[in-house]
Amino acid sequence: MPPTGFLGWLSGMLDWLRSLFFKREMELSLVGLNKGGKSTLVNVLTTGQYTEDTIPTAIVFVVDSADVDSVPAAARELHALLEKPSLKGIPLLVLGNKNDLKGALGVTELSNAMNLKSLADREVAVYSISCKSHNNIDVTLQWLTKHARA
Ligand SMILES: Nc1nc2c(ncn2[C@@H]2O[C@H](COP(=O)(O)OP(=O)(O)OP(=O)(O)O)[C@@H](O)[C@H]2O)c(=O)[nH]1
Repeated sequence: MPPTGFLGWLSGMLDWLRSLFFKREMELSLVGLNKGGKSTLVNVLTTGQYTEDTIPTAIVFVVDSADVDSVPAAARELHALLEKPSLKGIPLLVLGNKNDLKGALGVTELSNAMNLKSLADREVAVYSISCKSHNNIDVTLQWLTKHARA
């Protein structure tokens, strides 16, 4: 049942403000230390729902596959990230972006360079994509849709 009285008025006001917000376009960097409430804020701003814990459904790790020298650092960051207990078992999609550029690593090369075979107990997928030429954006969207909450 929708709230009535003052709460109803407040809820209507927030819906109206939210609709104004979504009429605009912006690039927003939301920063803050761990556990400050960034994910919760995004939920409240976008859906109006407060959720106690935001459990991630999928991790997407983007790598510049044409910048071969940066791949070992990317691999280290990824493996360190996956150590976090809160990310245990969460499916992982590694995207080797910029495959429109000469010398970009393919899926097998990227998987090897990032030691993805060593990742156990989670679903791992790797796609070679290009945001620029829209290559494999369709399969990326399919993967995201498959792993989104209903
Ligand atoms: N050739 C090519 N360039 C791309 C592609 N995707 C992104 N770029 C370029 O790579 C640069 C970095 O892209 P961003 O989207 O800003 O990367 P980011 O990860 O958000 O970077 P930070 O804000 O520094 O964390 C930009 O100049 C993009 O235009 C691609 O598929 N191919």
